[in-house]
Amino acid sequence: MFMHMTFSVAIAGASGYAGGEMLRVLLAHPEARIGALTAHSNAGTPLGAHQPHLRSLAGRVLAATSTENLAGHDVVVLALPHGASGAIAAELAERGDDAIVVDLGADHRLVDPAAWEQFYGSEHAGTWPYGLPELLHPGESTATAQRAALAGTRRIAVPGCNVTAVTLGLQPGVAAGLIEPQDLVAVLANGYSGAGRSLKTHLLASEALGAVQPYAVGGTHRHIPEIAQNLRSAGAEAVSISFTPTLVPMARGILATSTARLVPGTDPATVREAWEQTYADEPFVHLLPEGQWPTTASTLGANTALVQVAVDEAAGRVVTVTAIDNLVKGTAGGALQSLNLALGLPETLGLPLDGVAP
Ligand SMILES: NC(=O)C1=CN([C@@H]2O[C@H](COP(=O)(O)OP(=O)(O)OC[C@H]3O[C@@H](n4cnc5c(N)ncnc54)[C@H](OP(=O)(O)O)[C@@H]3O)[C@@H](O)[C@H]2O)C=CC1
Ligand SMILES: CC(=O)N[C@@H](CCC(=O)OP(=O)(O)O)C(=O)O
Repeated sequence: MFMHMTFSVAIAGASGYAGGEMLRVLLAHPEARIGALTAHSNAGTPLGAHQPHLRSLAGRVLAATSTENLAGHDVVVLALPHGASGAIAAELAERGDDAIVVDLGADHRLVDPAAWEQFYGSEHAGTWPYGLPELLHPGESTATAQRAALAGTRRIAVPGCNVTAVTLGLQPGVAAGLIEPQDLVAVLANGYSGAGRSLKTHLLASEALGAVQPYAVGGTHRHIPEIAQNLRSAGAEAVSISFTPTLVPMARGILATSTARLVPGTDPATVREAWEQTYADEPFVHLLPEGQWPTTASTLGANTALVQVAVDEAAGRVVTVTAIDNLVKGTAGGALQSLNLALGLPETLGLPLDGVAP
C-alpha cells in the first residue's frame, strides 16, 4: 500500500504529439492533477482543436509556453523541440521553481558534450538522470541500478523512442558478454508520429501511403550516440552501430530489428537465458515465448515493449526484435514510469499494460 500523493502537472507543448500523449496517460493516472497546458504558435486556441481525442479537456485554452505559466506546479513536462526545452528548463531553475522537470526532448540525455555538439550542432544543455528504468549496469540487477538513479530525482531526461527500442533489444547480450558491441546493425520501421506534428507538415498522404522511406542514413541519426551511451552503461567498452531508420505508413509504432555478431562458441540456449533473466521480473518489457515475434500492432496504446531473440547460426549473429508504441513506452508512458519512481509512487501506477487491437 502506498500513501496517496496527489501532484499537479503542467505540460509545455500540449498541442504536439508527445505533449498530447503525455496528457492522455496523465489523465488516467490516479494521483495527477492537470495544471497549465501550453503551446507556442497555437497558444490561445482550445486543446480540442489539436487533440480532438482528449475530450475531457477539449475546451481548455492553451496558454503560452513561458516560465510564468509553467511555474508553481509539482511537475513540469517539457514536450518541446530540442533546444527549446533546455532553455525553458534553465529559466525555471533560475527562477527558483522547485518542480520536478521531465524533458521528453533530447537536451539532457547525453553525458558527453562533444557527442551532443557533433550530432546536434549546438551547445550542450547538461545531463540529467536518464529515464529508462530497465537500463542495465554491469554487476547490478535492474531492480537496483537505473531505478536507484531515478528514485527521488528532480530531473528526468526521457530517452529517444528509437533508443528505447534498440537498447532493450541488445542490452541483455552486451551485459552478458555474448555479443560483440563493435559489430551491431539496427534497422527500424517507424510510424510517422515519431517525426512530430510540426516537423513534416508538408508531407502529402500520396507520398507517405504505400511507401517505405529510409531517412538519416549513413551514421547521421542523432540517436546513435545515445544508443552507444546506453550500451556502454550495459557493459560495452566501445560501441559501433550501423543504424538505419525507415518511415512506414502507420501512425504509431517502432519495430527495431537489431543484429550483433555472436561471440564465437556461444550456445544459443545461453543467449535465450540472458534475455530471459534480464526481463523476467520487468513489468513492461516482455520477452515473448520462443517462435513468437513482436509486432507494433500489439503494443499500441500500451507502455509495453515486446522483445524476441534468436541465433542465426549460419551468419554467426544474434537477431533481436523489439516492438514499442513510440508515443507510449517510447515517450509519454516511459516518462510517467520514471516520474512514478521520482515521486516514490509504485512504478506501474496508472500505466497501461494492455494495448488496443486490432
Ligand atoms: N513524437 C515522438 O514519437 C517523440 C517525440 N519526442 C520529443 O518530444 C518533443 C516534442 O515532439 P513532438 O510532440 O513529436 O513534436 P510536435 O511537432 O508534434 O510538437 C511540438 C510542440 O512544441 C511546440 N513548439 C514548437 N516550436 C516551439 C518553440 N520554438 N518553442 C516552444 N515550443 C515550441 C509546439 O507548439 P505549437 O503547436 O503551438 O507550435 C508543439 O506543442 C521533441 O523534443 C521530440 O523530439 C521524443 C520521443 C518520441
Ligand atoms: C519517425 C521519426 O522521425 N522519428 C524520430 C524520433 C524522434 C525522437 O525520438 O525524438 P527525439 O528528437 O526526442 O530524440 C527520429 O527518428 O528522429
